[in-house]
Amino acid sequence: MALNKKMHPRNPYKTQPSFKDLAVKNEEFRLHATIDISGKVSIDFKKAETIRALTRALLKEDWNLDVTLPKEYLVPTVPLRLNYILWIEDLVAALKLEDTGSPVYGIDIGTGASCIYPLLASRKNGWNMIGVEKDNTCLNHAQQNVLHNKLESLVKVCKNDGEMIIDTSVMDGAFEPMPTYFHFTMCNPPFFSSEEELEKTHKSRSANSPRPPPNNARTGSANEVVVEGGEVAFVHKMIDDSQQAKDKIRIFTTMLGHKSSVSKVLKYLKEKNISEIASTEFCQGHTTRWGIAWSHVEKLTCESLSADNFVDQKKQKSKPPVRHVLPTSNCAFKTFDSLMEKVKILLKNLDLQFRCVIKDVKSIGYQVTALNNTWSNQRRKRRDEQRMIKKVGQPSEDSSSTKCTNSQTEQITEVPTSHGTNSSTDLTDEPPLKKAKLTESVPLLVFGFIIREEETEGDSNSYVFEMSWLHGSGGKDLIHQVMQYVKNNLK
Ligand SMILES: C[S@@+](CC[C@H](N)C(=O)[O-])C[C@H]1O[C@@H](n2cnc3c(N)ncnc32)[C@H](O)[C@@H]1O
Repeated sequence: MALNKKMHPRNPYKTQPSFKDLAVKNEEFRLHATIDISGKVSIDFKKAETIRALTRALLKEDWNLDVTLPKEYLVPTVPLRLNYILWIEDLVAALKLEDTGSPVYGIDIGTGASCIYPLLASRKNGWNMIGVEKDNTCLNHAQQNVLHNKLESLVKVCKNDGEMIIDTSVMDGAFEPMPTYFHFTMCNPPFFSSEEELEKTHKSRSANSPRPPPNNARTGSANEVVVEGGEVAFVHKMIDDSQQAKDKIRIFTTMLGHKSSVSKVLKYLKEKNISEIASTEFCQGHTTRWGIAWSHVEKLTCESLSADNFVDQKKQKSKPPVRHVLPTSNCAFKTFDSLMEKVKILLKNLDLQFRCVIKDVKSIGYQVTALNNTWSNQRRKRRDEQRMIKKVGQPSEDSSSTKCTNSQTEQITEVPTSHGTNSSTDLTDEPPLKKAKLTESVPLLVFGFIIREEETEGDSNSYVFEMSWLHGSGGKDLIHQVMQYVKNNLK
C-alpha cells in the first residue's frame, strides 16, 4: 500500500501500517504475507485474496470490526473509506451541525456487502447510520456484518427497491426517537456505465497505456460497479432526488471515481441553482477519488462549504503540519496519559472547543476550534491580573486569563471555566461544544491537533505535536502561535 502525504491529515494510514506487526497480530493476514531475507514483510497487491485479507486485518486490528467480505464482491480499501469519513467529519464540524447537541445521523447509499461506511462511522464516531442497498445479496451480508459486530443499535440496513436513489422513507422509524433531520448522506456510486467500460478501463491501464497498470487487484461484481449512464447519471439523479429530501437531510455528498465526472456534476449542481457546494480529492497511494458535497439549506453561510474556499483548504492541507518534538526526558510529563491531561487543560484554558477524532494508546487526535484569539498577549494579561490582585487584594472575577502558567494549572481543576456550568474537575471530560446556529459567523481557527509518543533511538522516547490548519477566518499562521503557547506551557 503505497500511501502518500496528501491523505487527510487525520488519516491514521498516512503512516503506512507495519505489515510485520499486522502479520504478527493477525493470523489470516500472515498467510498472505511473505518475508524476505532482510526480514522485510510484503504482500502481493495483485491478488484479490490478499487485498481481502489486508482489509479484514486492518478492520479487525485497528477498528475492532470483524467483517465478512464475500468472494466476487467489492473489497473496500480502508484508507480511502477513512478519507471520505474524515471529510464528512470536517463538513459536519465546520457547519456546526453537531453543536445542536444531537447525535450525528447519516445515510450511506449503496452500502455494499461490507457495510463499510456505516460500520466504520459508528465504531469510530458513534454516529447513527442507515446503510441503503439495492442488491439482495449485498443487503444480507451487510445485515450480517452489522449483527456480528453488535452495532445494530447504531446501524440499520434498509432495502431500496424504488426508483428514487435518495428515498427518505428509509428514515421512518429507523431510530427511536426519530431525529428532526439527518446530517448527511454519503455514497460510493457504481462508477461505470457498462461492463465494457469497466473492462476497457482496466485493460487500457495495463497494456499500452501511458499510465501505469493498476497496483491492486480488481474486486467487485458488475452489479456493484456498473449502472446505466455511469456515475454521472447516478449522481445527477441523486441531486434531483435531494431536492425532495432537503427538509430532512442537511448535506448530501458523493464520491466520484473519474476526474472527468467532477466538472459535469459541479455544472449540474449550478444548473439546479444549488450554490452551497464543496469538493475535495481523496488521495491514497496511486488512487485518487473525488468528493462532492451540496446542501439546500438556505443562507447556509459557512465558508467550508463553498467550493472556492475548499480549494484553498486543500492547498493548505497539503502543506506540512506545524510540528514540535519534545523528548520525554525533557518533559515533566513522564507518561502519555499525564501529558494528555495537561494538553487538555491547556486547550480548556484557552477556551478552545475540541473533540477527539482518533485515539490510540500512544496517540490522540483532536479537531480544535477557536472562536476568538485567547492565546496572544498571555504574559501581559497575567501581569495586569497580578496588578489587580495587588491593588484589590483579591483575584478579579474573570480569572480565565490567569489560567495559563504551569504553576497555576494544578489549581485550575477546581476553577470553573468560562463555559459557565462546566466545572472542569473531571479532566477526562471534554468541554461541551457551544451551541451555534448554522448561520453563525465563521470560526477564527479550526485545526487538527495530533499528539503521539514516538520511539526514538536511545533511552528516551519523544512526544510529537502536530497542528494542521483546516480553515478559519484568521488564516493558517495562527497555528504557529497556538503551538508556541503549548510549547511554553509544557516545559
Ligand atoms: C461501488 S459499490 C459501493 C459499496 C460500498 N459502499 C463501498 O464503498 O465499498 C455501490 C453499491 O451501490 C449499490 N446500489 C446501486 N444502485 C443503488 C440504489 N439505487 N440504491 C441503493 N444502492 C444501490 C450497489 O448494489 C453496490 O453495492
